[in-house]
Amino acid sequence: MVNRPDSSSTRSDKSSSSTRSSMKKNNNIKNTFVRSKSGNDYKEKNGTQNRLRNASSLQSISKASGNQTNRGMKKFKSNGSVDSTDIGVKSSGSSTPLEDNINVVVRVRPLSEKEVKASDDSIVQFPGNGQILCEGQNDSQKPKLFTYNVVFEPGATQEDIVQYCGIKRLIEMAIEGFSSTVFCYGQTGSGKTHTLTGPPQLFVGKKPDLNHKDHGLIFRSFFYLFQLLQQRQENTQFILKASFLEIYNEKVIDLLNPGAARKKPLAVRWSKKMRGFYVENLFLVDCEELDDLLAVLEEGMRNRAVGSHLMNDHSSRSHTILTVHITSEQQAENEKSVFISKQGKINFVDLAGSEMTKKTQSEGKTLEEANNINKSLMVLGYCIASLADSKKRSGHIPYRDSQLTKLLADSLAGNGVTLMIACISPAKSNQCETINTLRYAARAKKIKTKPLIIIDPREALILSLKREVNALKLENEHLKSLSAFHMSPRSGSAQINGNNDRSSAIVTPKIDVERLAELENNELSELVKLYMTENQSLRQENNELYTTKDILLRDQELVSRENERLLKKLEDVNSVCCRSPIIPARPTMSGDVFNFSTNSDTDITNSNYWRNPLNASSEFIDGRMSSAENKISDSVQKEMDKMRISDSITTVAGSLRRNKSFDRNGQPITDMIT
Ligand SMILES: Nc1ncnc2c1ncn2[C@@H]1O[C@H](COP(=O)(O)OP(=O)(O)OP(=O)(O)O)[C@@H](O)[C@H]1O
Repeated sequence: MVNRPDSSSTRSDKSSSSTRSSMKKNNNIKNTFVRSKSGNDYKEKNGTQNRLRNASSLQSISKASGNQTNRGMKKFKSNGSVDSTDIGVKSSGSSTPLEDNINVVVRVRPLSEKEVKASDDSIVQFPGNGQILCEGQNDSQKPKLFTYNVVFEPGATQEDIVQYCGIKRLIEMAIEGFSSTVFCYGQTGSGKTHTLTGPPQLFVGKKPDLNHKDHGLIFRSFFYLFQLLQQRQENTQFILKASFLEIYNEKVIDLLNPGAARKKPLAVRWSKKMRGFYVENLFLVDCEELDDLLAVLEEGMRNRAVGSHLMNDHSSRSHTILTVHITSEQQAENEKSVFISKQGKINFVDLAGSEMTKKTQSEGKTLEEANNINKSLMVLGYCIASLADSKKRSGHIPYRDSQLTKLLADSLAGNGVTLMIACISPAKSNQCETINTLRYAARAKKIKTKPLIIIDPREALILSLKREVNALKLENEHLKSLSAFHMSPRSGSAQINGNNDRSSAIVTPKIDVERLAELENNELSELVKLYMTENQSLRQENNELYTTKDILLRDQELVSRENERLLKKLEDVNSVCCRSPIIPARPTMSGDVFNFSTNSDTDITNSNYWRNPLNASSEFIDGRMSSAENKISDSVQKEMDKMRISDSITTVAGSLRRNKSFDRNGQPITDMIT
């Protein structure tokens, strides 16, 4: 009934048991389906029974599937995250988006009574591995083989579709913040509406049977969605809103508010901010309970345009898009006080069927509808063909040529995850359309999309600013400690204190970030401004600290140069003193001095060394050389040397001016100090 590629891999017991257990857990979810938004109130008490039935049908499918692969099944890990070995739709996460192909499955409807009566035989075969073999149109043509993610044979039930087509994965991704789309494509009467919603008769009458086996993918997806929300509600808050529209003769009509919209169709506009098309003034219904979503489905189904022609008594004459917007608010991983809100959505698109007007014998209104349907499907076909061609992909894609392609643009080539269900008839009389659909689907399978999570840009900005502020604060601390290290105690303290004063002057935003999600637009803007101001202030302060650091390094450089200069001067003075009988020779800072002082054989009182009674430098020299414990740091020592030497020189010069000096030979010295 269901065949997919990779038939060698079998469905794991682990995954089936985890799915069963997740279903068991959800027996406790709220089961009273009370119509709150539309006219027909009803209650359903045996929702539990319904879910148990789902569980048992899942088991029977796993047996029936035998050794077939389970690529269409979503698998939960124990932590509730999603196993990405699924149908090839990979969750990219917000940081590393991955490109992936659109997933395409094919559903073959059973031969209708009419076709059986007319001995209109089946022309398709199912070799397995997601393949479908279609007979050639005449004897000379070879059969054509196509491969897809999954092929559903005519015996597949509505429950099989929901289990294996990959919709569960799309729902999970929508909850995680991705934009997901499932659309049904195929000729008129091929089973698109049957697959998505079930027969329209299900929604007629006052008390729809919730347990009906024919309920389609949308109905079953809503149950699954609520199961997941129930599981995840502990640490995340969800807000659900739904809209339902149809595109009828290129006009967009709100199916939840059809009266007003029929008079004036809604406009499709481009949003610069979201970089996508949207429908202006579309009615969005808050859906707190499962029955609210079901009510939206019923209301829309009742209001959509349906007509009849030779090939389908209940033919959809419009394309419909039912969208469930899922906003989630979750605590940020590393920032417990911040809540991140993500906005995911899932679109269910039921396309009107392509039709050969000759075959359907459409005329008048039905003909006009058919022409519009075919035109918009043709544009969709162009878009798909261009997107599937790697050379044309970066060129112009004619999304703007129809309302349908404008609204599907994001799903086909944007940041979403897309699933296409191609519906075909097995009958020989539809062979041409069947091959067209299979080709169309094969082309769509080549399209790659890049799923991305959409986070509220303002909240993302606040989060990144907050992170930046923290990083700047750390940098600030580091710079301050560096400055303190480089500064001399006296000059440094003044500057550091100065900086501290500035820091304390910064007004940190006093906003309760836990309330972030509840804040109004202007409050959020205010918060962004405050963070930006703090950020700016920290940057400024850090720049100043960098400047201070540079100044300190330059000062240090100057001081060491000055020391060098002084040492040189000292040596010069020393050499002069050696020649003078009245000025004691000053030792240099070289090793010779130390050798001189420590050498016991050397007598410092020898006749060549004369102590000048006018200054105390000899004591200083002695003290300096003899007491290692009292040794002062070199820089301070040099500074003191400098002062003493200049004192000593001044004194000597004064004494020379007062008393005439004489050289060793008894000649007066007059030009010694100039
Ligand atoms: N898998 C199926 N099992 C049983 N009946 C089916 C199946 N698929 C389609 N049918 C029946 O075939 C008929 C046509 O199906 P449906 O209206 O869903 O086609 P459609 O592709 O939506 O057509 P249109 O494009 O004209 O709206 C309906 O009577 C429907 O109940």
